[in-house]
Amino acid sequence: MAAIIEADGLGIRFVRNRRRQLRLRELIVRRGARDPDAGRFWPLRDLSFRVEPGETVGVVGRNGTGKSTLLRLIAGVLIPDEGTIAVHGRVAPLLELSAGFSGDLTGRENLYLVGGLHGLSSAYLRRHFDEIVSFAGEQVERAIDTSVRHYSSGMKVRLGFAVIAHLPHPVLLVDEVTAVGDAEFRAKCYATIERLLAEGRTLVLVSHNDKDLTRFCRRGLYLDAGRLIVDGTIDEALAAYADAAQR
Ligand SMILES: Nc1ncnc2c1ncn2[C@@H]1O[C@H](COP(=O)(O)OP(=O)(O)OP(=O)(O)O)[C@@H](O)[C@H]1O
Repeated sequence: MAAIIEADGLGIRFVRNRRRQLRLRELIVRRGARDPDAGRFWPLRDLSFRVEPGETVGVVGRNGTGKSTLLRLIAGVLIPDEGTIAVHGRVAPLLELSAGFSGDLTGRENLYLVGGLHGLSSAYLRRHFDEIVSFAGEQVERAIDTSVRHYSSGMKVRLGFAVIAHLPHPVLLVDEVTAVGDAEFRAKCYATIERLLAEGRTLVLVSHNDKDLTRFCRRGLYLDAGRLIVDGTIDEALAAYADAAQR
């Protein structure tokens, strides 16, 4: 079967402390010129893997080991410095859920704006408008013509989730299902992800919660220090991660 996500020798380089003040020594020795490699590091390097359509993949590893960076590379928000990442299909990023919202616009206007940014037509959004807003919950429904500046952070996340959960895109990227919202919202997130997976979507989930990972994912990638250490079942990836943590 043709892969839907394909990473080949994937790597990206960041700059630590971009806004670091020049030290006095640097000012004198280099007359203010910065060393072009200063603070550069590879949060991810030499990653190669393939994901088939309909696969559910959990990404595990310690804090700061490159998991969210990998999701952002798959989403196309970051561009690799080495290797390639190819995604054959559009991506629904359940990542920064209120990203793209403009505080000056109402909930209604933001729904059209963000839906449009993700490639949905205004006809599609008009047709699904009531469904999306009701999915976001009663509070958002009542405030749909109020500017988003007056929304609580939970309301923004709910509206963002409602829009992105309605994308028909085949690839679903999720960073920590349990990280946002109240208990009722989390239950809704779980039910939605289950419904989307039953439709045969492909999932890449980053999480520190073993229960979420084993509930949603069959396959697991274990990353350490930006390298892919295990590409196997989710149980194998979790076992390798637990082993490394005990050492
Ligand atoms: N825009 C950026 N510029 C510079 N460094 C960054 C940037 N984004 C992330 N980093 C650094 O890159 C490394 C990988 O970060 P990333 O968020 O991918 O880790 P993670 O595995 O998702 O961590 P966590 O489990 O804590 O969410 C970390 O050292 C982080 O501090």
